[in-house]
Amino acid sequence: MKVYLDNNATTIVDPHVFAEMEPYFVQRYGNPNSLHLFASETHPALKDAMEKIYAGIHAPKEDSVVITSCATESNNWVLKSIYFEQILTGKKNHIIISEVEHPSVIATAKFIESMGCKVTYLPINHEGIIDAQTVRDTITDKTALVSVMWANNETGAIFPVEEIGEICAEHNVPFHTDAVQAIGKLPVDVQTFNVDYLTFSAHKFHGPKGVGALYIKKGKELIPLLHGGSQMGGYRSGTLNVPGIVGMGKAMEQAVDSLDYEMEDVREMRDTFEDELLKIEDTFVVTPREKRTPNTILISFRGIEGESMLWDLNRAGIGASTGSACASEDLEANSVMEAIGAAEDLAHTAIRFSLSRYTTQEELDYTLDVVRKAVERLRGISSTYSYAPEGHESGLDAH
Ligand SMILES: Cc1ncc(COP(=O)(O)O)c(CN[C@@H](CS)C(=O)O)c1O
Repeated sequence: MKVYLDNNATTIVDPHVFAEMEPYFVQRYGNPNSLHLFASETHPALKDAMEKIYAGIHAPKEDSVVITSCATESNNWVLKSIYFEQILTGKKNHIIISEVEHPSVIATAKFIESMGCKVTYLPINHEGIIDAQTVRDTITDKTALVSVMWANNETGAIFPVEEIGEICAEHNVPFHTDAVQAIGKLPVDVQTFNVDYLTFSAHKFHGPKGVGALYIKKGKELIPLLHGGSQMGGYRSGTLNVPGIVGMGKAMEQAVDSLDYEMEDVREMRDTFEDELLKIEDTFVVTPREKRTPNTILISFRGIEGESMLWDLNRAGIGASTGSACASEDLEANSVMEAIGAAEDLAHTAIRFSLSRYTTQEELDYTLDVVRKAVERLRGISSTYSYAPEGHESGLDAH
């Protein structure tokens, strides 16, 4: 049996999405910017897809949604544009991000930090969540940008973007949120709170890899990251990825249509699965489930290296992760577990299960059986593990 439980890393392309994309690979394959019928026959689909994408985040027509290659590009673009326009010119000298942003934000922040920008890395609290007050405490009249993700990819923790948006508006500081883990899991409406830039990526909500986007509020224009053929109104050069945009549009439409299922049925499956996992001795989940996206569990099995657990899961045909896919190669502790101050023997034991609307109860039942056997096997061969009752020095409440 093969079970895919790593949907925060990437998702299967929805069959309806693939069907909508296929003609733009093999029939209507023209370059939209050419001046002939092979180009013009792609335009209706592009227009329709953009309308679906705008509708999916409730973006008004006067605002911009620029197609990029991925969320990593979108995140780089925001921070580097702000750097060129605000920091390099000396108008401002500071940006604020959270310490658990995706590497595409953190690494870019560190890059511009090396170029002279001051960066505040907001800490997360014991529940793995950003306290909006920390934004208010650190924002100044020299702050050029606040960038805080909507939901964390490792824990699923939902951050207070509405409150942070208000603080940014009070101080007239642009606010960017990386909404990659929110689209398709939470209602996203850029008109219900103050947000100037919003990042998303199609392959996180059953669209194709290689296509992302950046929402840009009118009046908050950025300088281009990529110059060239002046596509996207000069905002982002490069031949349009027609099948990718068509796919993202259909995926966005499907994500909105499936949101109730995601927030109710997927959540219920996740909660039941998590309840069963927490019946295993010495297991810990950081963020309370009501403060998480409906599909994510980051659970620690004390005394078991995350990679060892992944190996047992993989042998049984189950795909999960120890945290974000980007960090999977190194044997470092889970960054979020470290950030909340989890003891060493916990920080290396986290496993991320992330469900989707395609996950079945049968798959979760099978996974639970495999996890129970893996825990017994791995703790049985451990030379250090011994069960710690309530109040273990990890500081997390044992279950
Ligand atoms: C919050 C957030 N922001 C940006 C990205 C990058 O998306 P791309 O379209 O692949 O560039 C991701 C992708 N997170 C994957 C791969 S590292 C994970 O396993 O958690 C993300 O979760």
